[in-house]
Amino acid sequence: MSRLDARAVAGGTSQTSLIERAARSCVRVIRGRYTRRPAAVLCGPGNNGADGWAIARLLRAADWPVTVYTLTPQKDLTGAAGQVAKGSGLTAEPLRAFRPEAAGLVIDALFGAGLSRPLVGDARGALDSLAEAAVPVVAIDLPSGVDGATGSVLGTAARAEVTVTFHAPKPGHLLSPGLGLRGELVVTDIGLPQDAEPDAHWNGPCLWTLPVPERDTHKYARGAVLVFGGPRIAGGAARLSAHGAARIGAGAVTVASPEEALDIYAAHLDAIMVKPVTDAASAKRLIEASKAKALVIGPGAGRTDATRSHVLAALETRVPIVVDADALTVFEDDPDTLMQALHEKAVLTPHIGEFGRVFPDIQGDKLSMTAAAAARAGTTVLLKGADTVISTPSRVPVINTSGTPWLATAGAGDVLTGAIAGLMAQGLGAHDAACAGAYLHGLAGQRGGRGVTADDLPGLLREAGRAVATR
Ligand SMILES: NC(=O)C1=CN([C@@H]2O[C@H](COP(=O)(O)OP(=O)(O)OC[C@H]3O[C@@H](n4cnc5c(N)ncnc54)[C@H](O)[C@@H]3O)[C@@H](O)[C@H]2O)[C@@H](O)CC1
Ligand SMILES: [K+]
Repeated sequence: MSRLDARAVAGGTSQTSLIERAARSCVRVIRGRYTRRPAAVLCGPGNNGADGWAIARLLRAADWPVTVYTLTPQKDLTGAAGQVAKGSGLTAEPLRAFRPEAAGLVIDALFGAGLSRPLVGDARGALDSLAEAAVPVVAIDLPSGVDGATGSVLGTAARAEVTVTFHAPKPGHLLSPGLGLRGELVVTDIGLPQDAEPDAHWNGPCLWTLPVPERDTHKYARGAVLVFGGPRIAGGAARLSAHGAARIGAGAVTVASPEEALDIYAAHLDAIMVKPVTDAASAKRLIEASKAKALVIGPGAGRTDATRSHVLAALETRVPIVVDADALTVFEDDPDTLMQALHEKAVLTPHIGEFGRVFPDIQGDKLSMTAAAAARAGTTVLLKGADTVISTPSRVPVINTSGTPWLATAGAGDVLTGAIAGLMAQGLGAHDAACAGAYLHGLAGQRGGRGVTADDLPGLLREAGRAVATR
């Protein structure tokens, strides 16, 4: 945003006219959603505060009762905030005097993109009391206290009902905890130039295309997937992956089962084939015999030597693969071996616990952590959560927020793993398959809603795919 801002200003647009446009767009959103009521506008010392002053002026002109509360004494304001405050004809109260109960609506314009350190003092006090209150909050650009680059909270932040941001969503709107604090996100156009190289993409169907089979195809050409299954007692996870792969359009899905569990898998599966696997050599033979174009290993696999040797055997074939769950955890004591075996057609799908086991030294915010992991693995890493991040070396990282809290249910991740493999089997590259799989999986969860279970997800995935596909 600072790049675009500078380019706009160099192109002859003044900072104050950008502020005026931003404020007008905020007031349009506010008046479209709330009836006239006493509004408290909390203003900070920078351009976020300048937006606040301009919004206060416009609301007052529309006959709203408005009180401005300023962190910096009005006479000490400098820069755009000083200029806009002066031009507003309004007189502010000190932020210390702010009581949320007295307002019908609070406009949070304390800090936006310029937040650079944790909130303390009056700003912290005001936001803490706001966070406790029941009054609706409209955040300008970001809920103050949320770091726009990472979504983390510096000190404190109050949950907004609506956040109005300018030009494009920022990572802080899409990554937790910012994701949960920003409420409804409204992005308004204030006439800034487009940026060719954003820091991240927000996942959606404009980033990838779902594969469509040829008219004269056959089941193996539609994509064969081989899912490594675990022991008798843990077979559900691999079956969920297998259904996920099939319901996202793979033509032939096989579960590789340990001998002792063959009968259980066979009794539970109809459209999915079941074949025995014993050691690493038999795993390789089965990958070839099943004509697999993508592999799944990890869900319910068991933290065993067999899992470890199957992972390494599978990676040696260089068939596209999703490595998940136990297939990651078995390398906890020796992540280097996994890193060396990985190739660029692999996707790792850890949750944060599994991530810590294979990348124990990588810390920080979710975007940087995932990028560092992808660089080390030399391939796509998908770090799960309400704010899934997908990172691939030399690709712009992608943040996925499709989904619902109802997706936090046992086995949902196994279906995602299968879905990604199903898309790779149909020809998508690792990065696109991870993005499309995560998006459709989230959409499937949304369609399921309250009480959705992992068993429901493959069917819902099919509906989600049909809704997104063009043919
Ligand atoms: N980038 C753009 O193109 C546009 C930006 N606009 C607004 O400008 C905002 C960014 O403005 P600024 O860069 O001035 O940044 P902010 O207004 O977010 O804050 C910067 C000011 O806050 C101080 N500060 C930072 N952290 C603090 C803390 N913890 N405690 C106390 N003081 C702290 C800084 O020293 C600086 O004075 C955006 O969020 C947006 O609201 C809009 O006016 C429209 C156009
Ligand atoms: K703000």
